[in-house]
Amino acid sequence: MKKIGIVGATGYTGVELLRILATHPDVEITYVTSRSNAGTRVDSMFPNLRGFIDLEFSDPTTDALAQCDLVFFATPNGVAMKHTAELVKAGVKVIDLAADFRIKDLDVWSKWYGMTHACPELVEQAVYGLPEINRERVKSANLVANPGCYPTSVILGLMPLLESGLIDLDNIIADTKSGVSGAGKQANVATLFSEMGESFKAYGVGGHRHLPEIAQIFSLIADTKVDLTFVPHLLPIIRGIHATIYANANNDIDFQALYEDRYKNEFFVDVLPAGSHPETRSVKASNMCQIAVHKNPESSRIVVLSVIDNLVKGAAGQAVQNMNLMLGFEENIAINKPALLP
Ligand SMILES: NC(=O)C1=CN([C@@H]2O[C@H](COP(=O)(O)OP(=O)(O)OC[C@H]3O[C@@H](n4cnc5c(N)ncnc54)[C@H](OP(=O)(O)O)[C@@H]3O)[C@@H](O)[C@H]2O)C=CC1
Ligand SMILES: CC(=O)N[C@@H](CCC(=O)OP(=O)(O)O)C(=O)O
Repeated sequence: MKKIGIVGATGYTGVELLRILATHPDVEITYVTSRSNAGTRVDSMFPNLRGFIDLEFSDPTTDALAQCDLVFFATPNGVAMKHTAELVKAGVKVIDLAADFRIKDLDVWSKWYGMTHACPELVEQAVYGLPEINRERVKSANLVANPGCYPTSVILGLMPLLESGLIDLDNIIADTKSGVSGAGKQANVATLFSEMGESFKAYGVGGHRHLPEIAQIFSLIADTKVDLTFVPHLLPIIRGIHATIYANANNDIDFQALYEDRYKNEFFVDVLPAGSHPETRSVKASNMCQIAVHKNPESSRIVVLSVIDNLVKGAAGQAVQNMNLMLGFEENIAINKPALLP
């Protein structure tokens, strides 16, 4: 059994890691942290985990984390970068669910995250943990930067078109909507039920930190700069991201076949039949990304619809997918589950 530590195990993504890993047959969660709940039993705070996790939350210390085989950081941006160098040196594998290691250009990172990087030497060697593009690199990685939730939905949604070179690169639009759990568990007036329920709004139109993350991957795939308009919206639901992506085709082929072929060997990307309209509820609590591609033969416009659960394929589920690859397990262990309805 591999020993697993989770830093930030009381947050939304941390507790989702606990839920998923509780039934993983090849790992044992040995150390879970929360500074504000140190000494509290996991199952007294999260009764859904009674009988599954027999641990107390601890204050995070690097010494205790160094006893693990793999550590997840489910913490705010800027936390993992302070511990990772020591852990990697001690032979511990690290997966950061935040953005400390996602962006290779440190000036760009500092501009969007408002910090100076504490561990710049490890940024280059960190592998961007989207297995659908980096599977082999993830397998041998010591440090994985788990992708952002919006980037996961948008990159998987557009990747077949970018790889094929069949779209114009100067007018792509990603119109994305997220459930409120994407904002995390900390108190915030804007995410109160009475503030965001029965309402719908865009935010970050002038700039959102996921834009440089998506742009970095798009440029790598297309091998040139890609001009993307990215507009996130806050949906009055708890879980789920729906991305509607618009691009102009410069050629007419069978786009449905292109998508089906690109993802035919991908366990966690499901290309729906032509004409489908994926729903966030069809991927709730599952690690699946469901995609539908729409192309009217009268128009050059392609519309791709992509849905994920922000806490699963957008965070904890994808992190476990990466963990499975890094530790040499079957990629879909513990995350091979259908969605929860209704
Ligand atoms: N929510 C989502 O849908 C997604 C989130 N992410 C990213 O994952 C990370 C976690 O997100 P989420 O679970 O929503 O966050 P939450 O705010 O819900 O939880 C944060 C957790 O981190 C702990 N924490 C906070 N500050 C520190 C610190 N300085 N040192 C150690 N532990 C700390 C908190 O516990 P305590 O303060 O008690 O120590 C808590 O357990 C973030 O970087 C987020 O951007 C990525 C994709 C999707
Ligand atoms: C609805 C909502 O507020 N979503 C968050 C993004 C989710 C997230 O946690 O960002 P990372 O994936 O980069 O860690 C936001 O827009 O800031």
